[in-house]
Amino acid sequence: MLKIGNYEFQSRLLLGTGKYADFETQQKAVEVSEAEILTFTVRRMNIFNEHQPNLLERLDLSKYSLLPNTAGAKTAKEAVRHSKLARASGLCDMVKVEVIGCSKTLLPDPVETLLATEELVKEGFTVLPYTSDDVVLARRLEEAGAHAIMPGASPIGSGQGILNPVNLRFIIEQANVPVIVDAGIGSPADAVYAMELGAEGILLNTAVSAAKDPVKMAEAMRLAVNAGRMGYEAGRIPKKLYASASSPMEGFVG
Ligand SMILES: CC(=O)[C@@H](O)[C@H](O)COP(=O)(O)O
Repeated sequence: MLKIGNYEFQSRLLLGTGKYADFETQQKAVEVSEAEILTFTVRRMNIFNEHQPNLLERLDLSKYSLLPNTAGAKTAKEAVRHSKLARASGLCDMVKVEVIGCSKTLLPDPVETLLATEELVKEGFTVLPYTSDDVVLARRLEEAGAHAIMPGASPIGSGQGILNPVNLRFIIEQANVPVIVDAGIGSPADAVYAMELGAEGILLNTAVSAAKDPVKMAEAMRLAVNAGRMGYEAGRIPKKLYASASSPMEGFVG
């Protein structure tokens, strides 16, 4: 079970809702993923106008927890404003803080992310900041009251997978809140890897929405996240330099 603040979820796969070719594919992919948390960009939605078509309108929203993200914000102030808009619409009090500091790499601005997290925690939000895989910053975000830490595996939408497994391990080992790997996951193998490192969940979008068959990929990601978690809980064998026989011969009389 994944616990984020006061919320509990069975699924450890969080899904983005952007970049699907059409509503039908999005709907089917979300369904087979069994994700319970869906993220969407506040700035892209006209959340106060029910007549405005939006990407979430075909989904039965009573089945999901919505995680608005503050994508498009360049400062803490903007991120706080986006979050308040989302909460005022009555959707959810969880928010993914995303304050981008570089338009080419889409890497987060660490200072503004921390400031936004501090402010939103004070305002009573359940706060999930998207961060780089910086170990010290992850600790500072937790100290600021973040309810989960979401380090990127690699740049958003790049599909490069996990670039720095050592940093992710350090972050996971020191964290007392769930670590959810967010962004850059390209394939089910990446998701398994992150979960085997001990991540409590994965947030991904492009790997599913831009796959040749998004629905099949959504299912593959569900299985990968579950397999990775099971593997982590089961405990992998230590790596050894030399062979050790699978059928030991000690005590064998022959
Ligand atoms: C939807 C969302 O929140 C993205 O900004 C997120 O970071 C996913 O990134 P990928 O598209 O690389 O999975």
